[in-house]
Formats: sequence, C-alpha cells, structure tokens
Amino acid sequence: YPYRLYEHINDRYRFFSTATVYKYVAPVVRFPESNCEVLQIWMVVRHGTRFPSNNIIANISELHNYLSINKMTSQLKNEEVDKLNLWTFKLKDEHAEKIIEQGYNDMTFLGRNIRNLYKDIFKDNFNSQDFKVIVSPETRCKESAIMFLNEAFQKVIDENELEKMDLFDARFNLVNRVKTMVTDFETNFINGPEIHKVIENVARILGLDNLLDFNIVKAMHDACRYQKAKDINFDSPWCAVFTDDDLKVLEYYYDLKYYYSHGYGNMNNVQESMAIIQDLINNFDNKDQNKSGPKGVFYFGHTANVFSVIVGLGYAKDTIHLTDTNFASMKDRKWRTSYLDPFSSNIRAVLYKCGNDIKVTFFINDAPMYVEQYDCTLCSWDSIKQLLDSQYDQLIQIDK
Ligand SMILES: O=C(O)[C@@H](COP(=O)(O)O)OP(=O)(O)O
Repeated sequence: YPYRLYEHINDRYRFFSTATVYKYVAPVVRFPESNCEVLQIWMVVRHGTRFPSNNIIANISELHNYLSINKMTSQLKNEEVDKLNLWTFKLKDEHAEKIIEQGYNDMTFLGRNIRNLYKDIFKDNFNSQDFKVIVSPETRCKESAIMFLNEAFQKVIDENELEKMDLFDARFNLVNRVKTMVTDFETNFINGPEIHKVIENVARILGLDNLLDFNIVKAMHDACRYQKAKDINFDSPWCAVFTDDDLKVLEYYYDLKYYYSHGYGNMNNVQESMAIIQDLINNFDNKDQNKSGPKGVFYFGHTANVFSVIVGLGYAKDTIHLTDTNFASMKDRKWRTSYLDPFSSNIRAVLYKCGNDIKVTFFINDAPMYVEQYDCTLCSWDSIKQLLDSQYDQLIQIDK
C-alpha cells in the first residue's frame, strides 16, 4: 500500500475489515494527478456506511446477558464498567442494512471530491449518453448513487434516470454476492490458538469465570465496530473488552474469510472477475480506438463488486496464501480487507491522453495503485492491457 497518510486516529486500533470507516483508510493528502486530458473515468463504488444485517443485530441484542460485570474481578476501569452497564441497543430488524448518516456524508464527500478532481468531466449536465450509471437494486446502493451524483453534478438526479443492475449480468454477479461458505481455514482459525487467546483475554477483562463462545466475542466486536462506523467520534463501551492485539487477530479472521470467499484463495473468484475487467477494457479501448463512449462509467454495488475488480486487476496479491496457521508471518500481508473494502470503498480507473500516449491510473479508495511490474502509477494503457491478458492466460492454463 503506497500511501500511509491517514487522518490521525485516536490511540486505539481501528481497522475493522469491511466495517472500517472510509476516512481511516483514504489518504488525507490528495495525489497530484497528471495534467493530461482525461478521456474517461471508470468507477466501481460500494455503498456508504450502513447498519448491520439482521443476524448481527440479533447477536448484538444478546449481549445484554453479559452486562452484570463485577468491578472487583473485571480488569476494566470503573468508568468503563459504568458505561457498559448503561449500554442499550435499540436497533431492530427494520434497521438492517439501511444506509446511515455517515454513509450519506461519505458519498457526498466522494462526489464532491471527484467533481473537484475532474472539473472538465463534470462541467456538463448529467445525461445518460455521457454518463453510464448502473446501480444494484438494493436501497443502500441507490441512495448512495444519488448522493454521490447530486454532489458530483451539483444537481438533483432522478433515480429513474439510473439503470438497474441485472441480477444475471456476469459483470456484477449479484446472485452470488453474499457467500456463506465456511472453509476449513476459517473453522481451524476459530478453533486455533490466536482466537483462543482472544476469547481468554475478553473473559479475563470482563472478569468472567467461564470462557465465552466465539460467536459472543464476535458480537462484542460487531457492537464495537458498527458503533464506530456510525459515530466516528465515539467509542462503543464494547471496544474496551479488546486489546489492540486482539483486534488485529479479529481483523485477520475477516481477511481470511474474504480471502477464500471473494479473494485469491479460490480461483473461481478470479475467473468470475473476468467479466467486469473485460467491461473496463472494452470501455477504455472504445475511447482510445474509436474516440467514442461515455465520459464516465459508474457502478454502485457491494463488497463483492469491489473485490471482483481487485482480484481481476491482480491487486493486493500476496505470494503466500493466507491460512489458519500463518497469522504471525502474514503480518505485512497485502490482503488487508480494512484497506481494500471499508464502507464506501471504491476503485477508480482514469484513462488519460498525454500527448500521443494513452495512459491509465488506478485508484483504490483515492490512493493511487502502484503497478510493480512497470514501476508506475501513470502507466501506458497498452502495457496494462498486456498485464491483464497475461493474468487471464495463466487462469486458462490452470483450467486445462
Ligand atoms: O452484499 C451484501 O449484502 C453485503 C454482504 O456483506 P457481508 O456479509 O460480506 O459483510 O455486502 P455490502 O452490501 O455491505 O457491500
């Protein structure tokens, strides 16, 4: 990850996989972009911050059973125990996965940012010829798209002007986007020494005699991270039951899970990403070779859509697979879901005309992607295409 210019975060560890706050991950200082002419922006965006799912709401509600904390046996400070004892949880099923104020703020921020960065692209009014926008049918994605576009065009955009993602469009793979499959790596990690130590620590901090079930610890972690995502200046009292090292283990748990469900741990994911990468190639080639096509292409979807682009580009790929036994040696791994897919995560590819050359820069969450193979961030479009082709050639080899 080339950019480590994050906004100052208070003294606690704040990287919570796909429930991370966007601001903690995106660079504070804007990348100085080239002065070349922008031909097209192609972008895939995950919706802004949302409430947790039904399941998670139900699990967090259960935490009321763990609130009679004994100040004598607990290692929490008195005021932390008081805050926990006063903790109430009001979310109900009807809140599940709804976008929240922080989500609107993120999208407004992203829309304003893109308008400032590419003034020429956004100087004209929104119209479906110059701007191709396709949105997942989920309300959180539609609302995110509208907030983003209203700000980018400084005009109220009507939802009916936006195209809906087709459930069976291979580029978006909506049908398979939520993957519940649990791998042996995940099960073994849950039953392994690192998680065992987290469970022991939480029980000790709370002053309990018995160990807790991992699902309860997970619910405490959810209570902590979703509260942080909602009110970024406020800590849930549940955060106090974790040490920073424990939070790093839980982050790895999610990294491992997504590595196999959406990442390089399963070659089907790379295979499935071909459709969205081909869409990028078609759009950029059309601009480059036929001088036609929209100025902007925007897809508003989910975690699965962003990961699909990441693995299709071959970004954040480690040379060693993440497994249940290599947490310690993978400390500096590239596959960090907190950085890759926070709320409002986005990948932006920008096609430029620099003199007679056609170039491209990729951005992940506003940080430029460094392309190791060619040592560039502003790279020749032809060489990037070769790189993408060679990635798929390797896939075809594996298939044979
Ligand atoms: O597609 C969906 O419904 C959820 C799945 O979330 P996880 O279960 O992967 O956290 O992703 P989101 O919309 O938040 O990007």
